[in-house]
Amino acid sequence: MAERSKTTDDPPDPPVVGNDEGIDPQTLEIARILRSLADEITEEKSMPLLKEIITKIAHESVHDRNYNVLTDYMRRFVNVLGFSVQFSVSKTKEIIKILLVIWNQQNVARYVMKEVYNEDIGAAEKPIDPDMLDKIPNAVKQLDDKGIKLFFKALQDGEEEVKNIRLMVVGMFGVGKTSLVNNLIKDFRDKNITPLSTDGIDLHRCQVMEDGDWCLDKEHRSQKYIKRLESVFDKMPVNTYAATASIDDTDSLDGSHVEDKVDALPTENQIHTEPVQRRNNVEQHEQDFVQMCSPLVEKMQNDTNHKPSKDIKVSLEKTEKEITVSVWDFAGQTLYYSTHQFFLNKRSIYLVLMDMTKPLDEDLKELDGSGIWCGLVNDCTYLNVFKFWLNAIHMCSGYKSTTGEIKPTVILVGTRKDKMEGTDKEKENKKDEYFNKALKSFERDSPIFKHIHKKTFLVSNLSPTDPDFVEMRKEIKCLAEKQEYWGTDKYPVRWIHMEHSLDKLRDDGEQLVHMDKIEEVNRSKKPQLVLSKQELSLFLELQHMQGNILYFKTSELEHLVVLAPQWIIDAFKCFVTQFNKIQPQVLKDWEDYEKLAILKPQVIDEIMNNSPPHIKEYKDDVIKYMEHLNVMAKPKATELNKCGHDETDAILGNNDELLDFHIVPCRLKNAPPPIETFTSPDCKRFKRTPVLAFVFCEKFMPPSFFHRLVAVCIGAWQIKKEGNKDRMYNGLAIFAIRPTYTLTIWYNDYIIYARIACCTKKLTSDIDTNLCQEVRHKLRQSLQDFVGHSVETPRTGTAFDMYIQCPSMTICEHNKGMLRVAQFNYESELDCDACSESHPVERSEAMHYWFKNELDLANKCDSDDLNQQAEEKHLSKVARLIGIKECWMLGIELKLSNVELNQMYADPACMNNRYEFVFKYLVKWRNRKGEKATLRKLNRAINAARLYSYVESTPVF
Ligand SMILES: Nc1nc2c(ncn2[C@@H]2O[C@H](COP(=O)(O)OP(=O)(O)OP(=O)(O)O)[C@@H](O)[C@H]2O)c(=O)[nH]1
Repeated sequence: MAERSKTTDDPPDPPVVGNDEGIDPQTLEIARILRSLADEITEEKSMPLLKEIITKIAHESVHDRNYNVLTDYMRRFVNVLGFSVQFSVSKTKEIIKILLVIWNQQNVARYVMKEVYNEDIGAAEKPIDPDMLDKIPNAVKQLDDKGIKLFFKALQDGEEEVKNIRLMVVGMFGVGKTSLVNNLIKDFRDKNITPLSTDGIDLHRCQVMEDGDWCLDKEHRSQKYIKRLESVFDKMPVNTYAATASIDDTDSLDGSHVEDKVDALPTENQIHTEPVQRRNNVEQHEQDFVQMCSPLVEKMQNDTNHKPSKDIKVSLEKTEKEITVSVWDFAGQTLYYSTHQFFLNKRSIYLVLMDMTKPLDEDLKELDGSGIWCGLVNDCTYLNVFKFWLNAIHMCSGYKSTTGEIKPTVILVGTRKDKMEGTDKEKENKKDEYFNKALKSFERDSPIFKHIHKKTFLVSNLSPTDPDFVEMRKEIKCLAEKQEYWGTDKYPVRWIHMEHSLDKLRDDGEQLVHMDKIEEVNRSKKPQLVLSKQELSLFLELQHMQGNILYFKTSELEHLVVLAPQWIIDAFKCFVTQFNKIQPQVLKDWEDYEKLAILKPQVIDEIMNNSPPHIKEYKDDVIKYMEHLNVMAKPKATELNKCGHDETDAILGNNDELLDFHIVPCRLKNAPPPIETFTSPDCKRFKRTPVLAFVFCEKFMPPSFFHRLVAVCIGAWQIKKEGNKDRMYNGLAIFAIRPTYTLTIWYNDYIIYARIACCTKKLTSDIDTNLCQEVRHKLRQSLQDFVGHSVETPRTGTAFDMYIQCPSMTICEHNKGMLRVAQFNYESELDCDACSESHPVERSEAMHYWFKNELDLANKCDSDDLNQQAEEKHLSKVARLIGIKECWMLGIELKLSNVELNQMYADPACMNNRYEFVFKYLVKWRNRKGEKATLRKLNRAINAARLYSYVESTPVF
């Protein structure tokens, strides 16, 4: 078998590779374990899924070595199979180790796949040419190498730029969002629509006309596709029909196949971004493509001609080529805040609206009495709402994204100009003062400022013809044009067909469709246009990333595609909207839902009966999506004493049946009674861990993160009862993770806390540290997943930091006595300044329960002889071993600034090569520190960075 060819981008030494010839006992043992698992595992879906995970990791081990894939599949294993009925804690650990060996040792990967699964995974493929990577949009770069290659293949049939403005309109309810949207969109303005309160999110797709106005897109759609196809034909070379070369996919992909006849080709009409040397190769495809598309264009033109389309044609001529706007009008009501985060992203322009007649320090009045404003249990001012939105935008805008650069995307808009006193000039000044005062509430060096566009607006929505709205549309377009994605996102024209088909399905009223249907549509096309299964999947993934559809690649949901994002919002809306007409027989259960967030099947039925047909019809899928998004979860059923499991081998509840109802955490309204009784159980009666705290950066955490975490815990452990009542409150939840063990999680502002307590009479017994590790892993992983949902390229390690509260504090106080866990890697004790007398806290005291492995690593690091200066070979070793999730954190732990790291990352050599990136900043660190750049320091920083990864780390040196 040919080994992967070495390129200059490869690390100097390959990763640990075992001996290909002899089969060592470890490999044989792994194969044996995997074979025996196949016999042991009886649950229908577990084995195929495990096989899929192993296969994927083995393939990656031998071929692309994309660390993302490893981490994703490891996560999938831990989340879906790990610690489940079939996989006890010890088995889970064993399999995790096996997966790591398969990843690290290509010979093991090959052997296991051949012997256990009868599959020859062969030799490595050629890596992608790094030059080609410059030419693809960021979203595609996040795919694995196979995905990128497929994307290139598809691009060869022609490419087009996508220019879409995602406009998010946010602010308090009643501030004037819907009125403003109506004033921006011609169709609504002409019809003089009176806004109804937005329930969820309203989404309108528009076209930008040449005069800058926005028209609803629907009627232009078929015209749009003709234009898009035509524009590609326009760009094709004159001699396209004189094509000679045939296509060799592999060669043309990596750019190594350079034709020497390129000079003969006309350059004027070339598809302008395509590398010249590929022209001959693609001509045949273009020819086929023209032939394939012509009938389609003809048909569409005929279709359009038969429509009463005179107006459409006229207006189409006026549209500015290819620019579309999707306008998202967000509801201002309390509970919707918990889902809005799913839809905010970096590729958006935001209008943040504030009512100029409401002073910033005025308290909001609860109109619907349902829930909590912005996560603040008691008072909430207009300023809090303003800060909430800017923080939410900041968090969801990929501020930790690869380039790290924040470009202004937020336009501040004051409404109710007509209700303000004074001349226009005075009103303008007041608006400026208002926003300046609001912005001053952020800290001096807050990154939030970078999001704010310098031009702000003051409008009266009652005057739709005011020039302000024309100006605002212009400004929005200008801002969009300055974004890095603008005009660079290129998509294969071939996919236009599929996009068209999706739009057609959507126009036919399909909002949620089964994969079968999409595959059927795909198959019904001319053979040359049919996308392969992988290509179709990739196409859907990218459509998802663009926010056009929702496509979750989980075993539960990958057979479904949400064509209209509004569908998911409508679905969520059903569970948070008040209904007035409830059937008498459901009234009591309804009360449980209202008061305790308990969602019984009959309440679901009632909700569905009150829901629009497009939701009601898909009841089961609605539930699946809500579960997937952690909006709701089914609690565990088994009584504590019926668990029947060895305490040392299973966290209580892993083998339980689920109850037949859900809890919807974001609906929990009751504040906990004196919180200390739960957060700080009496030390005399309970053994308790110190409090573990997840502290979010920039002092902001959307409350939905906590609600979703509660949903994850509900699915994992039994809810603790008090009599027959669940100990679930707004902002605090308690779980019985084992007989006598409770886990309490709660939050305040931007910090989530967790504490395990054990009620035992045995003086000698201590809290099980393995249990603490497992709980911590679950909490941390879930939070990282939530952050990942909303951030384009998450550097999840830095979205929050982990702290331990001073173990001597009898009563837990918010944000007091916080000791940064990573810091214990450098110091054996830290100072607590929260207790009445300042005192040191020892590393072991702080880390013993929650961070056992990390404690051992830190102690080992202190004791080993690691004083020698780090040499190049050491740096190279670290660069090779450090994973994607830890690499940024390592830089930060070595005290390199974010700016420096971003600069180094921006270097093309580093952007797609983690090894180069890490090696480069390690060299910089060593040059800066000189003799002080010791192996000990490096090891400590690695340990600190690895706190955020979920695979237990082992010493590097
Ligand atoms: N006088 C005045 N009234 C306005 C202005 N903007 C909106 N309104 C009125 O305020 C009310 C609420 O406006 P909407 O546009 O529905 O507000 P919203 O922010 O979309 O509200 P939700 O959808 O509930 O979040 C309507 O009666 C509007 O006519 C304005 O600039 N001046």
